[in-house]
Amino acid sequence: MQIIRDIATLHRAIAALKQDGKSVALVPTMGALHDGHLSLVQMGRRVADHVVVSIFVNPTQFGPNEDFAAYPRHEARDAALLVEEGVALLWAPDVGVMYPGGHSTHIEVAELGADYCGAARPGHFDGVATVVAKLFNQVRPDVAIFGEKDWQQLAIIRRMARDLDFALDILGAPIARDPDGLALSSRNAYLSPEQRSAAVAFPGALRTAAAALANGSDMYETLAKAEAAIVAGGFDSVDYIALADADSLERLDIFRAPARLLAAARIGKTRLIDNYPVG
Ligand SMILES: Nc1ncnc2c1ncn2[C@@H]1O[C@H](COP(=O)(O)OP(=O)(O)OP(=O)(O)O)[C@@H](O)[C@H]1O
Ligand SMILES: CC(C)(CO)[C@@H](O)C(=O)[O-]
Ligand code: BAL
Repeated sequence: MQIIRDIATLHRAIAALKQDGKSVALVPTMGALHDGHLSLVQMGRRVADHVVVSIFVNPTQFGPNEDFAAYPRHEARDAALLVEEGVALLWAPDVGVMYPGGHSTHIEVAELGADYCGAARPGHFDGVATVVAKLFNQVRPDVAIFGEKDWQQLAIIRRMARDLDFALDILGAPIARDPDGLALSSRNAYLSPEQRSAAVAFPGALRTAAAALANGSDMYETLAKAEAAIVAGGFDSVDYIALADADSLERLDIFRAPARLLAAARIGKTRLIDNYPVG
């Protein structure tokens, strides 16, 4: 596996991979890889001839008081995992390569980025959309793969690719979970053993609420009950819990398919997100 850190070498390596009409799948990540990321890589291997993974902890998607500095970075371990998965190329630019001095363009997916995580993290999705557009232009993949764990992010990237005519397919991969139901996330590493035990309340409450909503339970009551269960389980607060149209992300007052229950909650200094299909 080649580890590449500059654009000129990347372009030469991608051209070599694409020889003889071979296809390339891109899996963008921020590193600290877990089985969720590896499931995206495995999907890439099924749908394309070569898989390119990017690892870039993107400063522009973190707010001033968020965890950019503390975000886990384990490149050597990540690289070893990717070699085992048969990844062709690891694209791991420094911040100065991604954003050379004078960088001043950004992408805002206005309609989908304002609510949910966008409300709690102003500017976050502009940072995501901009870096993902840059990654698409840098790697020029035939397909790019993102996790359904970040449901709003996936919807925003699909809309951006459509709006800006990126000629590639976007695939969503199912959420990989620990056996107790907690969605795998690099940020789970922040949890103390006690917090990790308590965290099971989050997917548990969402699963229960998703089933109740699909069975016609009252929206307000069901969401309030789920929020109370998450806090009773040991979380400090619930940022949001909402039923949304699965594609437009419009908030729903009454269940109609296809819908997705979206939520974010805080335990100590850690903010976790998750979502479940409804119906
Ligand atoms: N449990 C999971 N199942 C499926 N995909 C996942 C999972 N966790 C992350 N991904 C996907 O991996 C890609 C890279 O995500 P990222 O590197 O931010 O990892 P993360 O574990 O989500 O970290 P964070 O703690 O920042 O949320 C994204 O497309 C994300 O949706
Ligand atoms: C898509 C992404 C790699 C962009 O920095 C990031 O938001 C992530 O890891 O989900
Ligand atoms: N997985 C989304 C990246 C972030 O939280 O910044």
